Amino acid sequence: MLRVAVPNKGALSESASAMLNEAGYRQRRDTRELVMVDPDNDVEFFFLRPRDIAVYVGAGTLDVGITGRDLFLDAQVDAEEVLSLGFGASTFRFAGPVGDFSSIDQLEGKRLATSYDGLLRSYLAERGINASVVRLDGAVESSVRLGVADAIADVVETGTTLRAAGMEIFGDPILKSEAVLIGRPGANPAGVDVLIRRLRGVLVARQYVMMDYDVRKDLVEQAAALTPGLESPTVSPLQNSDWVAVRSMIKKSETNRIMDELYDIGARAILVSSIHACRI
Ligand SMILES: Nc1ncnc2c1ncn2[C@@H]1O[C@H](COP(=O)(O)OP(=O)(O)OP(=O)(O)O)[C@@H](O)[C@H]1O
Ligand SMILES: O=P(O)(O)OC[C@H]1O[C@H](OP(=O)(O)OP(=O)(O)O)[C@H](O)[C@@H]1O
Ligand SMILES: [Mg+2]
Repeated sequence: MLRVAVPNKGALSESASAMLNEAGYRQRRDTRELVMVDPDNDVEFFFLRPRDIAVYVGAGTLDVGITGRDLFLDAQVDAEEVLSLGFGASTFRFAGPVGDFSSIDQLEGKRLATSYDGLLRSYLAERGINASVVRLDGAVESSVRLGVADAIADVVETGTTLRAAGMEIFGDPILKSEAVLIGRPGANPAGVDVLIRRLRGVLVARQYVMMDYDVRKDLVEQAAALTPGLESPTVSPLQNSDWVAVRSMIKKSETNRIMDELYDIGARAILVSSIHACRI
């Protein structure tokens, strides 16, 4: 039975369960359930703290798990990213009191508070910056005001928490994070290929739409160049032999631009529909 770790609380928990559910797996009904078997799919789900998930997968006691890229890299375990899952996006950044810092060179000799000390120490070491790292469990934004640090390195999503604490970001992002599926390098446990294919299907269904339109036969090459699809668009004959119908998958985010450009070259009856599920 495939053993899968899923965040039990926090920023990634709901979206991770929703994605697995959309991929056809049973998910827990009660947030207090810690283990759940999905007998139809031969998968066992373990609901764990996202920070601990990398530890279990790294130790090989669980086959794969969903966690944040930042938490995974911070844990420094023997595992690898298998698939990016397209939710839980955040950046990991330096921040300091407004006006105090403008570049990371100014961090030399300073005290830096963070909950991600593994990640921060490797970043500083790679750049030869000597700063002392103060490891805190959370609410890191308060550490400077309370006198235990000069600056922080923390997760920033909207920036609201930083602003409220009178701080601002500086320097380039240390890391761009999102939820990822992690596994053991070289391992291929039974059922993992199906899990990955299903999750990819959910990603595609979320990111793509199906576009249909009619276009004059002599314009089909021009139109198809705008909608190349994943392999190649489907072109079908119409009753009126001067026209054809075209069907192709396109990125949801590009829908309106493509519709406008198709219309401009003469395509008509342009229809967009969502993809409920797919295997690519
Ligand atoms: N607004 C956000 N706040 C915190 N984490 C976020 C946010 N958006 C995305 N994430 C991601 O969620 C993960 C952190 O999850 P979570 O907040 O559950 O962990 P935690 O901070 O260790 O736990 P807790 O806050 O419950 O003590 C990281 O991968 C982080 O990048
Ligand atoms: O940029 P924002 O949208 O404000 O989000 C970022 C904040 O959210 C997280 O805190 P969380 O709620 O997980 O609390 P914690 O610091 O105790 O982990 C993170 O550590 C930041 O403090
Ligand atoms: Mg948190």
